[in-house]
Amino acid sequence: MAGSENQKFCLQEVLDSFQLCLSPNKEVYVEHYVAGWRGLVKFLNSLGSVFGFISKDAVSKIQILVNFLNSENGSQYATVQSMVKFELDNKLVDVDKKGICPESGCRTLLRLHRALRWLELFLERLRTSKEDDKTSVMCREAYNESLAQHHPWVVRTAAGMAFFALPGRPTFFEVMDVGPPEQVVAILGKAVPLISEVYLITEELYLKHNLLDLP
Ligand SMILES: CCCCCCCC/C=C\CCCCCCCC(=O)N[C@@H](COP(=O)(O)O)[C@H](O)/C=C/CCCCCCCCCCCCC
Repeated sequence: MAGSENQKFCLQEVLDSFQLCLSPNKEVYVEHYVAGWRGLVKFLNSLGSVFGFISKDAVSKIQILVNFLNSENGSQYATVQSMVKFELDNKLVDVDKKGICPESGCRTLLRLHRALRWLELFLERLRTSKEDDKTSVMCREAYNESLAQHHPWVVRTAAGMAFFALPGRPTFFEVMDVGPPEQVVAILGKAVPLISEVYLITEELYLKHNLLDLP
C-alpha cells in the first residue's frame, strides 16, 4: 500500500472501505478504517501542496496504525474494540497523562476519529449545499465545530489559511469523479450515515473507557 496516497481519488472506494469497516456485531475493523483514510488522503493530495502539512500528519497517523497491524501483536489490532482492550490490559495507553506511550494505537486512532467527525460535518454540508456555496466556508464551519477544539492556535491558523485555497464546489464535485452533481449528492447520501455510524460506535467505546482526552 506504500505510496497509494499519490494514486487517483475514488469516492466509491472510500465508501466501500467505510462500509467494510463494520463487522456484523458492529466492531470497527482497523484495516478498513485506515484504508478509508488512505483514500481520503488521495483527495487531499490532489488539491495541491498547500494541504501538504495536513496530508503528512494524516499519513503518519495511518502509518502508525498500519505498523501496529503488521506487528507481532497485529491480531490484537484487528478491530478498534480489540485494540482498546489489548492496549488497556497491557498498560500501553497514557491514561494518567504522564507522557508515556506517546504513540499508542488508541491515541493515534483518536486523532483520526476526531477528524472523522469533521469529515461527517463537512460532507453533510457539501451534500445539502447549493451551486454557489463556498467549500471553504463549509470546511471552516465543520472544522470549528469539531477538530478545532483539539488544536492549538498555530494549527488552527494554518488550517484556516489552507481552507482559503480550497477549490469551488463544481471543481470539488469534478475531482470526486462519480458523474453529475446529482450522482455526487446520492453517493454522499450513502457515505454520511455510514461515516456517522463508525464515528458513533468509536465515540461510545472511547467514552466508556475514558479515552476521549488522551494526550
Ligand atoms: C469525499 C471527498 C471530499 C472530502 C475529502 C476530504 C479529504 C480529507 C483528507 C484528510 C483529512 C485530514 C485529516 C487530518 C487529521 C488530523 C489529525 C490531527 O488532529 N492531528 C493534530 C494532532 O496530532 P498530534 O500532534 O496530537 O499527534 C496535528 O497537530 C495536526 C496537524 C495538521 C493540521 C490538521 C488540520 C485538519 C483540518 C481539517 C482537514 C481539512 C482538509 C480540507 C480538504 C477538503
